[in-house]
Amino acid sequence: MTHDETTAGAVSGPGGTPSGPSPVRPELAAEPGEPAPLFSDATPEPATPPPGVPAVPADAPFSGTPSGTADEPAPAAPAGSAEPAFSGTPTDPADPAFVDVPVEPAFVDVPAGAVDPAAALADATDDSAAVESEGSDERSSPAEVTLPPELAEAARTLFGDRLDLAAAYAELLATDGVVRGLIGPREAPRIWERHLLNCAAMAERIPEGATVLDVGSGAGLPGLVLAIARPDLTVTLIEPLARRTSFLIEAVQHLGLTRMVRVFRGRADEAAAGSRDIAPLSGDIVTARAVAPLDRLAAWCLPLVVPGGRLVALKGATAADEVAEHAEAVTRLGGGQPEVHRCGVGVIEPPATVIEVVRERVVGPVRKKAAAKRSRGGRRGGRGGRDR
Ligand SMILES: C[S@@+](CC[C@H](N)C(=O)[O-])C[C@H]1O[C@@H](n2cnc3c(N)ncnc32)[C@H](O)[C@@H]1O
Repeated sequence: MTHDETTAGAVSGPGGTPSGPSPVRPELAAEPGEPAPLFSDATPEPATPPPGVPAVPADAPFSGTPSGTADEPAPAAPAGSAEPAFSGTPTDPADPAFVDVPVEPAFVDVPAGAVDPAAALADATDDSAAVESEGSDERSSPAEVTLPPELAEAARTLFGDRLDLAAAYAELLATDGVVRGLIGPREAPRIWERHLLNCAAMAERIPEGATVLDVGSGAGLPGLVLAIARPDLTVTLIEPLARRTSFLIEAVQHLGLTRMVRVFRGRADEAAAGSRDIAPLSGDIVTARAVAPLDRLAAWCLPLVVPGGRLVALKGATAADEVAEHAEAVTRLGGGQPEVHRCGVGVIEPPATVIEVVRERVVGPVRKKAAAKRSRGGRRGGRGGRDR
């Protein structure tokens, strides 16, 4: 992965929670000295969508126009000023969460130290499905992303009548995504095989109408693919790195998915914690691919899952080993016994492997005072976490 600026606390796109999830309703304000949340200007959707991309319905609530470049940091907010927390101009001024997705993100406020890029990248384990991001000038020819004939049937099965949309995203990844260093040029010819079909296969593990949070989306994998394959889902892409969220916001706009997909710029723990400005996020299903080993992933993602909901992590061949190694940690974090499932059996070869963890209990952080007391022998037999 290439270097990126990092930020925290930006969301763009729609809210909406079809099956009882928590809507995001950030309000405008910023703590003095805290990273300023972000916004960008919004203007109407382009009148003519690109070829293969469905027109955005007239009632689509979000739209936008670029007001900056991908790498252009947003102006820092004056300390203590009230700053909006989302990209876009709210459609309903009373509800700043529901805002337009800009064609280009603009106000990327980059508070030093909000997220340590080195740490974020170190956190990103590179399993067999990981996309390499290597800043590069190489452009892929769209021909390279043409759906290989031998995968056409699988693609039709997984994307159905949204296949054109998937093709538009594949092309975006292979062109803009490569140019902007979000995906390695060597990935372009295998975008369908390694990325789109694998991610789309996960959809069979997600119930109808679910609210999905995708942690560490990178260039949109698997969250954007799921949104393409499953128009019934409401998807939030959670990603801390500014260049990636810029790409994501543009991709959502380009693909006409602004009604069902939004982008949260920040880390998983920031999304789960919320702030004075942004309500904590939660979803029925939390997805992740190539973000972290299972124990760390569970620590980041389970707090985002509604009780009874699931973490669904796309993993490689080491899934069973990861379960064996981390099952205990996962249960300590409030998860059930992790299970390995294969997706896309009989459709893609090999099938995709996911680890699923049900959030069985809500486990809070260890309280510092109590922990200190225990370490002085003040209390015996205490648990590492408390249930709320
Ligand atoms: C190897 S990339 C994988 C991207 C994408 N999921 C894919 O499969 O192509 C890992 C991503 O996780 C993000 N990430 C790392 N730590 C994170 C955290 N604590 N919360 C949310 N995202 C994180 C990184 O910024 C990076 O985009």
